Amino acid sequence: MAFASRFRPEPSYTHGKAPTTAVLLCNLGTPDAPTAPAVRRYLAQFLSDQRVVEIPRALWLPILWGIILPLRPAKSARKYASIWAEGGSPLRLWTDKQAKLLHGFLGERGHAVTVRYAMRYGHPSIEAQLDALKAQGVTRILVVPAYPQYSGTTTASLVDAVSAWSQRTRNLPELRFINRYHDDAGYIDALAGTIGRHWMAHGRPDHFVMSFHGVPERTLRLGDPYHCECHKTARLLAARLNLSPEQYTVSFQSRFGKAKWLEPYTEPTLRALAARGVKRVDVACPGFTSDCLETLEEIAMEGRAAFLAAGGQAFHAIPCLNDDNRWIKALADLAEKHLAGWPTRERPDPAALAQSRERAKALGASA
Ligand SMILES: C=CC1=C(C)c2cc3[nH]c(cc4nc(cc5[nH]c(cc1n2)c(C)c5CCC(=O)O)C(CCC(=O)O)=C4C)c(C)c3C=C
Ligand SMILES: [Fe+2]
Ligand SMILES: [Fe+2]
Repeated sequence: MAFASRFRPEPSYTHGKAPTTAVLLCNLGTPDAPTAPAVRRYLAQFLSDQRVVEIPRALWLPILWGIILPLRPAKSARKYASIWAEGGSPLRLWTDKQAKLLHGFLGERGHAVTVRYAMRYGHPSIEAQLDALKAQGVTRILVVPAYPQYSGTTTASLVDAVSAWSQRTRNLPELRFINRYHDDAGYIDALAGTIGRHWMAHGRPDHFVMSFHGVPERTLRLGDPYHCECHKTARLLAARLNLSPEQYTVSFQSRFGKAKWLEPYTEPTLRALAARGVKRVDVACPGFTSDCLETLEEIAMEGRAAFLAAGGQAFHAIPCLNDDNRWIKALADLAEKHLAGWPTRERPDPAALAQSRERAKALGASA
């Protein structure tokens, strides 16, 4: 709430005639700038979410405000500065481009829908984007998470944010949510494509690591399906890449705090592989659909340094799906499936459709 009103609503991508159906692509969020104050605002919102940190408030809030928010932002801001792009945070730039391309792909198929993106924490916020869609006259909204694997910490938190908005909205649009697509054929196919292309160009590694964002181990015991869904994604992807179980490892990164998180942890895994004599390791992060701090800094910089320091010789961080053509197609297929029954083929204005085609072409989804 406190952060939303300072920013203009983002533009939306439409086909001219006011459409009534929208797709809202939602990602985690990112700071507005690679500075300590901006990172502090972002982390304050993120780490106050009870879906993310499941410690009783009375215990957690003094730690958050007394230790974490005074100390962590400066260190995190330096990491963000090391990956910041000309136009801003990579996570936001990729998510924006995905929304534009998804709009183009759906338009190609004759769907007159609006596509916007939103961030669960930071900007553009979910509530600001929902307000803007409503102001535009949208009456049906499909919420698509950027997370293929369901977790209470991410997917459910997104639903919480939408429902917080709906609780102060009188005339609600119809709402649909996608919970998961960790085993979706199009998603797996797109991952296999990006990794396969990397191997066509650079040869295969001695060992392949699939690193997913971690969550506290306790969430698994409490019934969060995330761990199982990561393993299913990895199994399907390994099969597509013709990897036998000894040729790959699934690991979990980005541990936060002192509690036990899902194991094995990525960095110790990389060091152990080097110690075992593995010369070249390739790391992919299939749970991240856009490159971000966790892939560009934690894996491609810190992970590489850890592997090489432990005696490894070559380290390849494979890019995330980002603007990959097959990935955008998979997103469009997924959206189309979940839009079924909503009348979206309302004959778009041909001039606006041509313009959106040009825009998709100019953006040049990578092959
Ligand atoms: C505190 C606990 C955290 C949980 C649980 C958690 C789950 C989780 N996160 C992602 C995806 C991303 N997380 C990112 C950054 C990030 N994550 C946490 C903490 C938890 N995440 C923190 C404190 C941070 C901020 C960075 C830092 O200060 O070190 C990002 C990157 C954002 C960016 O701007 O680039 C992503 C993406 C998933 C998918 C997930 C559970 C499944
Ligand atoms: Fe995270
Ligand atoms: Fe991290």
